Amino acid sequence: MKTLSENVSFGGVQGVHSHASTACNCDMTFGLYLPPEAQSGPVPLLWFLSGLTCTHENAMTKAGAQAFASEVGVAVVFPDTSPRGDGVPDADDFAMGQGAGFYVDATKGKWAKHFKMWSYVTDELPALLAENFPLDMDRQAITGHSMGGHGALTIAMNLPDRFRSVSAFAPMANTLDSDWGKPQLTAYLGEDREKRRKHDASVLVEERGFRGPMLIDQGTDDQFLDLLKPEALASAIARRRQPATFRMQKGYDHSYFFVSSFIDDHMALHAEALWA
Ligand SMILES: N[C@@H](CCC(=O)N[C@@H](CSC=O)C(=O)NCC(=O)O)C(=O)O
Repeated sequence: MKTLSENVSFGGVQGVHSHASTACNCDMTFGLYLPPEAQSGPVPLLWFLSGLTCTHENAMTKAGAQAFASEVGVAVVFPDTSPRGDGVPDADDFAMGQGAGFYVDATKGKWAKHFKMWSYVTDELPALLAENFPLDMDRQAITGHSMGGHGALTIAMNLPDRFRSVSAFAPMANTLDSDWGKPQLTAYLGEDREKRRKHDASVLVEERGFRGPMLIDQGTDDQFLDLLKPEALASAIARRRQPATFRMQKGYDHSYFFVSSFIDDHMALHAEALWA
């Protein structure tokens, strides 16, 4: 692992690190914020998964998570959203290829060699973090934006013992039946709808649910509302009677201005679960 940069932030340190990834068959870069408490012992960890076109940098610089993370003594990791590099396949559509890993392990065609973001985020990166940083991996929580909201919800519900709390900002909520999800996951995983069910947040909420706190924020003026399908997730929450807070935030769009407006609420939810 190589440290690319370190900046003091709210008394803690915002680092950027890179490493050779076995899962993705390329070098990967991630951001990790360590609060001041990390200087005296392991701290809990919050995952922030980002959306289409993002690198590790977007949420790290625009979500505004560090102030609250410092206050409550929680580390935040910002992984990249896909494998990258000259040898890694890409697509003209920004919703496919580099910047659009969808947090799945691709099994089909040219994508299969590198696009293993599920394994990267659930196995390889946690192991690397545990080995190299003062983190208490028994206390983890997860959040994300858009494609990253889809990742946060689907990973949390597929790994029910790992995360104490889950939240999402404008998540892609119904990847089985949306143009943000269906074409991409079909290319990555194949035509078999059954294989794609474990990557649909609404299906998972209805069939499995989540036993910890869940918070979803969605802007009413989001330019991608028809692709995100928040109504599918809200209906699934209601059908399962899943304890959750689902808020339609009047006037907000899909940008990081929306994310940073509500990040403190999400951080507070996760901090309470992580320090309980
Ligand atoms: N360039 C695209 C818009 C891409 C976009 O809005 N990406 C969002 C995530 S969308 C879902 O995953 C994002 O987070 N962008 C990075 C940022 O810093 O804002 C277009 O032209 O429509």
